[in-house]
Amino acid sequence: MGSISHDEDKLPTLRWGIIGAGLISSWFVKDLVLSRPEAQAKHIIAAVGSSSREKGRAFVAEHAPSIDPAIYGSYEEVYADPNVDIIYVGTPHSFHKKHALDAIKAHKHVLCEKPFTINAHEASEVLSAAKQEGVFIMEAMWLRFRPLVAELRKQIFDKKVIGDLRRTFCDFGLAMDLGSLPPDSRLKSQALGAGSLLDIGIYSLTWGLLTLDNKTGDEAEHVDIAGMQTIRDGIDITSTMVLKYPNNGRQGVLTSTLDLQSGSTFCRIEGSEGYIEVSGIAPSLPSAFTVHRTGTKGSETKSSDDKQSTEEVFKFEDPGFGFYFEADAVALDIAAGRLESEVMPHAETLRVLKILDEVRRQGGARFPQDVA
Ligand SMILES: NC(=O)C1=CN([C@@H]2O[C@H](COP(=O)(O)OP(=O)(O)OC[C@H]3O[C@@H](n4cnc5c(N)ncnc54)[C@H](OP(=O)(O)O)[C@@H]3O)[C@@H](O)[C@H]2O)C=CC1
Ligand SMILES: O=C1OC[C@@H](O)[C@H](O)[C@H]1O
Repeated sequence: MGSISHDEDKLPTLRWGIIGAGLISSWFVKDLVLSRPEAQAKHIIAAVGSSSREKGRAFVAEHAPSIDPAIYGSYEEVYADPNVDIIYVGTPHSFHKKHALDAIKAHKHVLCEKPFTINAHEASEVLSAAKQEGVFIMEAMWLRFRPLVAELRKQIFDKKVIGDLRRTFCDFGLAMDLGSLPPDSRLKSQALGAGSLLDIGIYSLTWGLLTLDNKTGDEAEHVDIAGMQTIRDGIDITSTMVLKYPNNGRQGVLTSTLDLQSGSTFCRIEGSEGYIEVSGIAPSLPSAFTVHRTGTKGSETKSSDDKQSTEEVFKFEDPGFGFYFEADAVALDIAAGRLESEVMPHAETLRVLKILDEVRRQGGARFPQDVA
């Protein structure tokens, strides 16, 4: 773990070691090499580790031809590279625990793709190891770092634009032709953690958690959970979670499926004085939300002359995908000596996995990693 510079005129610099030259790593490196006037940090892709050097070379040539990282034919060489400060784990879910633990053992910081691990038991093990080693670790739930999410939460919790919150609906559906994929595809193989819930249902859950409670992690309110799953060939094709906050009666109906494509307006947040619709390419890539205010209907607090319905659109045109928001936040945390993120703290990662565990316990999807 190298030292990271941060002074008045200089942005903090973070040197990344990428492991796994697959789809998500390609998106991540493309975003990190983008030139951005608003950048909060300088990101250097110092190393790429892949199952073969050839694959690593082809990955860099295709996705980041302007850079010249060390390219390794193993992950171990990335962990051992003294020019790497932080490991980005971009491998399938079932490897997150091992790869994060290996990186921690080498005293590297870690940004690990979602879901952090297969279940909460694995997550506790990884988080304890990071704490013991004194390294930063975070689940790469990039959605939480988007300015759109910060603005949306400001509107609903600070400005209370839709009054008292009542319900959130969110659906993430991908029409996957699973039959056409090889059995060892991460989207199909139970051993690799496949299924809609951990891959995309985690975003629907995140939208629910972010919009029904303004607190996170240990400070968040207790929530009751109901889960239903449709299992095919050992993996959940469709999952539905219902969250209920016993203190205020708020509910979230949060769904995922690999059978159908969800629409571009994938989330609806309802309150006593209106509703908000969130849209974009997918729940992982929101680009706008619209606040529909229905005036005083259902509210006991507004005066009777304030009954006009209004509509306000908030648009966010971020370059690239938007992974740099989480990457900048990580760089700032590490430069400040923090070992966890306030936006995605360890306790929130654990809470999310405990909810997903409970949905699977009720719904039936199991993984070899689950303890009885
Ligand atoms: N934040 C986001 O928007 C997204 C996050 N993800 C997350 O990223 C992770 C990886 O997903 P994705 O990039 O789509 O997966 P891919 O299958 O495209 O890539 C995963 C890479 O992991 C490495 N790997 C190591 N062991 C195995 C193995 N046994 N089988 C397959 N791959 C292996 C391979 O890299 P190599 O051969 O180079 O070592 C492979 O290319 C998942 O956990 C997923 O949830 C995925 C997509 C979007
Ligand atoms: O995180 C993700 O978001 C986009 C999906 O296409 C992908 O399967 C998933 O891992």
